[in-house]
Amino acid sequence: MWRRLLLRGTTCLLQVEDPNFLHQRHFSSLCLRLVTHRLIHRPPAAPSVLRFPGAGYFLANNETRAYKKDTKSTVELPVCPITVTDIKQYIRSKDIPFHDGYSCLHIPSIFVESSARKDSFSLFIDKTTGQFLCKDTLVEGSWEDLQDCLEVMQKEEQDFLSPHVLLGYPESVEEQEERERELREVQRIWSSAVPLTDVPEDEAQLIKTMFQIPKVSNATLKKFGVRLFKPTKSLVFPWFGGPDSSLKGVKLLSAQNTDTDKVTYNEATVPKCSSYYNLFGLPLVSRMDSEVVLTGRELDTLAVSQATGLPSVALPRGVSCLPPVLLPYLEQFKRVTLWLGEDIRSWEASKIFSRKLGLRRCSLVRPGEYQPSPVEALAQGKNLNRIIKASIPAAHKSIVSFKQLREDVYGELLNTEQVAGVKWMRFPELNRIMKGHRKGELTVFTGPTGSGKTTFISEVALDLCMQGVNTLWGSFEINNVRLAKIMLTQFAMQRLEENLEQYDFWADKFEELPLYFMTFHGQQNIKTVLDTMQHAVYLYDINHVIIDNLQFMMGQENLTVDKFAVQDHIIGAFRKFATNTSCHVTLIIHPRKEEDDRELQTASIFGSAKASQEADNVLILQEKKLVTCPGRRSLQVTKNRFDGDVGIFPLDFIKASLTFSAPIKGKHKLRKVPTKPDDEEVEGHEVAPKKDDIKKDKAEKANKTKKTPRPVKSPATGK
Ligand SMILES: Nc1ncnc2c1ncn2[C@@H]1O[C@H](COP(=O)(O)OP(=O)(O)OP(=O)(O)O)[C@@H](O)[C@H]1O
Repeated sequence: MWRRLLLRGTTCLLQVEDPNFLHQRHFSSLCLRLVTHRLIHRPPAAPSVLRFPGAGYFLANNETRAYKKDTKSTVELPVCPITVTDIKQYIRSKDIPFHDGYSCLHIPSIFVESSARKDSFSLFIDKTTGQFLCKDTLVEGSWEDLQDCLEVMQKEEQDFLSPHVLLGYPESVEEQEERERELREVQRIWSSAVPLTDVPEDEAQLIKTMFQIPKVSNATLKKFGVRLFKPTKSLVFPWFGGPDSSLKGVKLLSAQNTDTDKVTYNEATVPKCSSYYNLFGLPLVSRMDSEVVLTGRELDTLAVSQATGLPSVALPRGVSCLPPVLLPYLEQFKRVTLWLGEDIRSWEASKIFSRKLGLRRCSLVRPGEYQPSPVEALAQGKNLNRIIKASIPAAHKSIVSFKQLREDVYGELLNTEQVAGVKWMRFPELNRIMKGHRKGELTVFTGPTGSGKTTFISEVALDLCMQGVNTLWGSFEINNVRLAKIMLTQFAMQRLEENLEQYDFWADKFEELPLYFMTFHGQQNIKTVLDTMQHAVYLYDINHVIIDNLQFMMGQENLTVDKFAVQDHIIGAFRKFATNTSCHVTLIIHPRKEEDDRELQTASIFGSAKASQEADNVLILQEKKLVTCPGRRSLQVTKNRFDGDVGIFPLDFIKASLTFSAPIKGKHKLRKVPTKPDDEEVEGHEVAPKKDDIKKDKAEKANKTKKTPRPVKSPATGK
C-alpha cells in the first residue's frame, strides 16, 4: 500500500507493510532522517527507494530540502514538545523500568545485550528535552529517535538494537577535514607539552607563581594530567573521553599579571569552545562517588581536590553555561556543591545551574570576603572543607526571614558595581543612567516607526553579547539573515559590502559569539514564543532575550477583547518569564499614538498603568524634527527601577557601520593595521588583517577552514 506524505517539507511516497506499524509522528522523524541522509548530499536524478528494517519502504522524490539546517545558532521548539509526564507515560506503556533521577530518567540501555550490560540503568533521558544518551555505547539522539528505536524493537521482537541503527547526518568533506585538522592540532599541542614534574623545580615554581597557584602540588598537577606548553607558557588541561578514554581536546590557559597584583587568565580550546564539552576531572570520578564539587575553572578543581580529597569537576565554559549534554554525567551524585567563583556573576550562575541539576541535591558556596574562589582559598590557607560544609541548600523557600536574607543584602551592599550588572562598552551614557544590564529585568523600548529601533537595540544587545551575555533574538519583522547582516556590520564597524575580502575574518569571530535566533517570522502565538524562550534558556543558558516586536504577538489573540488588555496580558507574560528565569527581556513596542511634533512619553506606549508598572526600564528612541539637525536621534530613559535615575542623551548615527555609538578612544589597541596605505589607524577596535595577509592565510589553510555547522558533541565521544 502506497501513501503520499509530506514530511516537514519533503514529499515522500511511502510503501507501508503494515499501515498501523508506526505512528506518523515517529515515522516522520525516521523518514526525515533517511531523506536528509541520502538526498541532501547526493540529490538523485530519479526517485530513490530506501528501506528501514521493519518499517517498510519509502520512495522519496527529489523535492527535498536543499539546505542543511544550522542547528547551532537557531532555536526551534521540538516538533512535538514533551513533558516529563509524557515521557514517563510512554516508557510505562512499553513496560520499561525506569529510575526517576535528578535531571534525567534512567532506563536500561537498548543498545547493549542484556547479559553484557555493565550498569542496569545506563540510558539517560533528559526530563526537559527528551534528548537521550546511552553511557555504555555513547549513542545519543532526540526523543523522537528513541521512540523510533523502541517501536522498531517491539515490532521486530528484539531485546536490543545495534548502536548503528540511528543514522546521523554524514559529515561533509569540509567537516571531516576540519575535524581531522583539529585532532592533529590537539595531538601536536599535547605531545609537545611537558608534565610539570619534568620541569626543573625552580621553573615550575615560577610558573605556579605566575598562575597564582603556589600551593597546588606537583602531585595534584600530575594526578589531573596538567602539562606545560612552553612556547606560550600555558598550562594544558586535557580532555579525555570516549570508551577508550582517548584524548579529545585540550584547553590552554595563560596568565597575565596586572599592576594590581591580580592575575588575568586567557583561555583557548581545541576544538573551539562551542564544541568543547569537557567536564575536567571526570575520569578521576569513581562510579561509587555520590558527592561532587562543581567549579567554574580547572584550577579551582585542582585546589578543591587537593585540599579536600572530594571528587571535583570543572565546567568547560565557566559560569557562562551548563550545557544539558553534560547532565547525564552528573546524575550519579546525590549531593552537588556549586563553588563557581568569587563574584556576583558566579553566585547568580550557581543559582541558575542548580535549577537544571535539581535543587534538592544542590548546595551553593556564597562568594564573599571569607569565601573566595577555591584557588584563592587554598593560597590563603583557608579550610576548604569548612567552606564546603557551610554551603547553603539551593532549594527555594517561598517564605523567608531576614535572617536568611541578611547575607544576600550584605553581598549586594558590598558589591554595588557588580550588582548593577554588565556595563556597555559602546554606550557610556547608558551606563551613567541605567548603571548596567541586569538579569531578570524587563525593558520596554519604543520609538517612532522607522526611527531605527531595531538598528539601535541590535547594537546595544551586540555590545552585551560580546561580553559573554548569552543572547536570543526573536525577530518577527525582519528575517534573521537581514538582522545578522546588521549585527555583523555593527560588529565589524564598517561597510562589509565594500570589503568583502574581510568577510570571513569577521564572520569567524562573529560565529564565536553566544548569539542565537528564534526562527519565527510574522504573527506568532505568545505561548509558542514563550515555550521557545524557555527551551533556549534550558539549552543555552540565555541571559537576554530581545523581542522585536510585541505587535507580532497581538494578531492571534482574541480580537474581541480590548486591544490594550491583550497588550497588558502579553507584557505580564514576559514579566513573569523574566522573573522566573532570571533572564533579561527587552521588548520592542510600537507607540500607540504618534503626533508629529510631540515627543513620545511613557504613556504613548502603554494602555494602562498596570503595564508600565510591569516594566523595570522604559527606553524611548526620540526623533527630533529639528531644522538645524534633521533626523537627529536621542535616547531617553523614562523609567529605571534599579535606582530611579532617568535622563536623555544624543545619538549619532554612522550609516556605514549602522552604529550609534561614539568611537571608543584610548582603549587598548588589539591590533593596529591600516587596511589601506592612507587609512588612519583605528583605536580600541579590532582591525581585520590586510588583503595580502588574508590571501596568505587562505593559501595556508587551503580547503581546511570552510565553516559548516557541526552537530552537538558528547563529552565522552567527542563525535
Ligand atoms: N539614526 C538614523 N538615521 C538615519 N537612518 C537610520 C537611523 N537609524 C536607523 N536608520 C535606518 O533606518 C532604517 C529603519 O531602521 P530600523 O528598521 O532599525 O527602524 P525601526 O524603528 O525598527 O522600524 P519599524 O518601526 O519598521 O520597526 C534602516 O535602513 C536603518 O539603517
